[in-house]
Amino acid sequence: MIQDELILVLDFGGQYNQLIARRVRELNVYSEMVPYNTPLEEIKAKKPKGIIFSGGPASVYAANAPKVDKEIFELGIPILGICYGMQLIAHLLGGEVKRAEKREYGKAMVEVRQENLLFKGLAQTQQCWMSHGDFISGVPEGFVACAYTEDTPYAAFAHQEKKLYGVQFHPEVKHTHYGMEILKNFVFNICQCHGQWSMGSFIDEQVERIRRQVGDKKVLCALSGGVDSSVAAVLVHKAIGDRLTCVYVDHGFMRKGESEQVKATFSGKFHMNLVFVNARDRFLSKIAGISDPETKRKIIGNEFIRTFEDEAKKLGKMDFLVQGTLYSDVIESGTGTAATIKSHHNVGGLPEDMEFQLIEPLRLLFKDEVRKVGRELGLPEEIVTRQPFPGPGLAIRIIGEITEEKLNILREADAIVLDEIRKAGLYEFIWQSFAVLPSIKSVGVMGDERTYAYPIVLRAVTSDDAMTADWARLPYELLEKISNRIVNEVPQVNRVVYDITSKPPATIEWE
Ligand SMILES: Nc1ncnc2c1ncn2[C@@H]1O[C@H](COP(=O)(O)OP(=O)(O)OP(=O)(O)O)[C@@H](O)[C@H]1O
Ligand SMILES: O=c1[nH]c(=O)c2[nH+]cn([C@@H]3O[C@H](COP(=O)(O)O)[C@@H](O)[C@H]3O)c2[nH]1
Ligand SMILES: NC(=O)CC[C@H](N)C(=O)O
Ligand SMILES: [Mg+2]
Repeated sequence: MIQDELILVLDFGGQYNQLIARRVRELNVYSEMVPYNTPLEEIKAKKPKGIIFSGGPASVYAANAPKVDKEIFELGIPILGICYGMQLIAHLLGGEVKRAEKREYGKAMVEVRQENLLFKGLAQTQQCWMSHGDFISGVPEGFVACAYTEDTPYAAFAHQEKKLYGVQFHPEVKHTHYGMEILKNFVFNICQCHGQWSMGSFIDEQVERIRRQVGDKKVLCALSGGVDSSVAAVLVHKAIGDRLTCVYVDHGFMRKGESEQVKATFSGKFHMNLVFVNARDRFLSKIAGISDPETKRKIIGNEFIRTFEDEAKKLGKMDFLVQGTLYSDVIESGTGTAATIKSHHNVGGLPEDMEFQLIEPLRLLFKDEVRKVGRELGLPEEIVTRQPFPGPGLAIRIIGEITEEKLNILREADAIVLDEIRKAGLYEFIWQSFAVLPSIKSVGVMGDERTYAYPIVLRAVTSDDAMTADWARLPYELLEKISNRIVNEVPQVNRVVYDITSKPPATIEWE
């Protein structure tokens, strides 16, 4: 077993919980998140060196609050509770948690009153990020208070002999100045990890796991030419070689010249079995007349799988399907504890009667981690730095009903956006830049004549992992150039607007 050191995160349900696991991985210790109600036997079998209870929206004193088996505290494994996780430790071991009169959201200054292993070597006063409405008003027996804020008497506590720790603030977010150091102290000083894990060992471990899972069977890979599926394909190819066949589906919602470009890149550089499917008619006929975003996503997710099944039949029996699914796709599609923001076609959009077993080696990672894996695997920079493009493609960038006419308009406008962003040398610095076509028209005047035509929305955002994003501060000259070119070169467009909303509250895509 290569991942011999594991920090297990128990998920009590917040949008950003997975950040905890990735911060631990940044410390070169493998970490993964599992649901809070994972049976104790399963937890023990994973032999974690430490366990972290995440934050969550519930209140521990509520009737159906998520809980854990109290026996977990007797395993001798160090535990760190964060926010809800800390409150849960207090509640289960006989402390007291109450609704606070003054809730704490955002920045707070924490005073460390007792230096212990968790705060070892850190400043006495530290900026932390808080997000809670409940507070611990009494600690369980044997626990000592280690830190406080103006409004919270127990901003951190510890039971050193039992190796149980809790922090009311969030060490996983960047705004907590010593967050990484606190996690470092927990992982290395308290859990005694050594930190030998790396993306390289992740690759070895996944290769081994895929070999075991697949045996001598054959595998299909959904390859879009994007970063995630390219990395997944190379990883699986490393594991099982020619028993892998990659299938690229042109559903008619691809960008201008995209299919030709993917063909050129992949047929040349990759020595893998590759099949290109022209499925434009079947997708277009299924999507005709549909305007609800979630319905579109589900239809597309469904049709992708039906297309892969048809290809699999031609190639002989295929039991497995590889997808480049990432953690952000999973969490946005909704989990037991987190809300559905949108159903990603490859997760929430899958049909219930799908027979493939999924292989998703990147399912626990974020995009920037996947890029690291890609570089480690030797993928060309041109693929590793590609801006993401959603599987449903232009279908979720045409707001409302999709027609061939609208697809053509959007394709042309989008090509101009990308062309200008590239020429400005900004492509690699921007997370995504693209055009959106809303199904509305407005009045304009061109060549002394009245026009009544579509607007194009320009969207460009910066981000590390798609969980949060900010609108890119593009130079005015560039905005002007893009606007001029779109209005002059794309018939049926007479206006260009720039979307200046961050995520949250908006999302990156419009549907
Ligand atoms: N046109 C396509 N043909 C085949 N498979 C696809 C296609 N589009 C998406 N997929 C599958 O769906 C998965 C999710 O799509 P997604 O866009 O998130 O990832 P990607 O295209 O691999 O990478 P990127 O995020 O860089 O675009 C892909 O990893 C791939 O397995
Ligand atoms: O493969 C995909 N299938 C989908 O159904 C899907 N929806 C959104 N995205 C991409 O995910 C990231 C986050 O998008 P949002 O901020 O719009 O939710 C952004 O990078 C989006 O482009 C998708 N990718
Ligand atoms: N972020 C959290 O974990 C919040 C915990 C709990 N729901 C509170 O409001 O105090
Ligand atoms: Mg993609």
